[in-house]
Amino acid sequence: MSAKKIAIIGGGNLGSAIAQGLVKSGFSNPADITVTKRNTSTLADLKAAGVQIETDNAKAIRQSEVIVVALKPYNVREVLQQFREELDPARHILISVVTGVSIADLLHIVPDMPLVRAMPNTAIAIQESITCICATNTTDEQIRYVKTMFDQLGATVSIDEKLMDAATVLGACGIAFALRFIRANIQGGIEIGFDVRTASLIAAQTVKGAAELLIRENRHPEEEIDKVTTPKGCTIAGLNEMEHQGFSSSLIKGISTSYNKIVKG
Ligand SMILES: NC(=O)C1=CN([C@@H]2O[C@H](COP(=O)(O)OP(=O)(O)OC[C@H]3O[C@@H](n4cnc5c(N)ncnc54)[C@H](OP(=O)(O)O)[C@@H]3O)[C@@H](O)[C@H]2O)C=CC1
Ligand SMILES: O=C(O)[C@@H]1CCC=N1
Repeated sequence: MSAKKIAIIGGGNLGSAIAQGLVKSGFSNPADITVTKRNTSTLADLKAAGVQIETDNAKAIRQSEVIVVALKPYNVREVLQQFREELDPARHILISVVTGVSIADLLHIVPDMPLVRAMPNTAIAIQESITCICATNTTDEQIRYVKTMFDQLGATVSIDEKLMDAATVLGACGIAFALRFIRANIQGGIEIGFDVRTASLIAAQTVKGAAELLIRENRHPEEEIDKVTTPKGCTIAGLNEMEHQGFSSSLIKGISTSYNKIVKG
């Protein structure tokens, strides 16, 4: 269990998910986590779990060593300005999970801070995130700490900062893309005879199995697809029809559009 106290500034969708993961994994004692937001009524479950809930960012920072900033990209600069005097480079590590705000932008507001940019996804709530990280001004011990923390909450990969926007699309937006794929499978499953609960279970477990084949066995997707596509069979018939309708192309175009939205605004 971590001895460090953690403040999560911005307890929205991602900030709350991080707090849930930290509690569930046992990485932190719930009382050592403080989550802030202005309207705290949405944080009742975390409060019931023993997490400290605050509206006062400065107070949360004063009582913590690790500061996770999970604010919206458009208000992070303004809010950071409000509490920057509380941040002490000798005491605090700042971890930003904010999309599209660079290390240089952040250091402009809080110079000299040990700073990590991290890009997790909402599966962090159940310790199944992939979290991409890059850092500056950090000691080896600080980086080890941050990596250990995110490893407890799924898997971690260290990347160059120039890939952080791409990581946002593939890993963080990717949860929504994968869920929409599963939802379409459920809709198809209902059309061919299943009730929604059974279709959901079959669709979700099938996607989990496909992902585990890649993760555990380190295989290429097409190698596994070849094992399913019986010649003249139903899989290749369905798969080819999906491709005629632009299946892979639509996903690649969607990924590219998401990326351009971050980079070009
Ligand atoms: N959602 C996701 O899957 C992912 C999100 N991200 C990034 O993480 C960041 C947060 O995203 P997300 O959680 O979805 O957004 P949310 O809007 O859900 O969370 C942001 C939270 O910040 C709070 N907030 C606003 N102003 C303040 C303030 N002055 N002090 C404290 N808290 C404040 C808001 O609550 P209130 O209004 O009550 O103060 C809100 O709940 C974004 O930069 C996003 O791009 C990155 C990866 C994945
Ligand atoms: O949609 C967004 O902008 C944020 C970033 C990644 C996931 N959600």
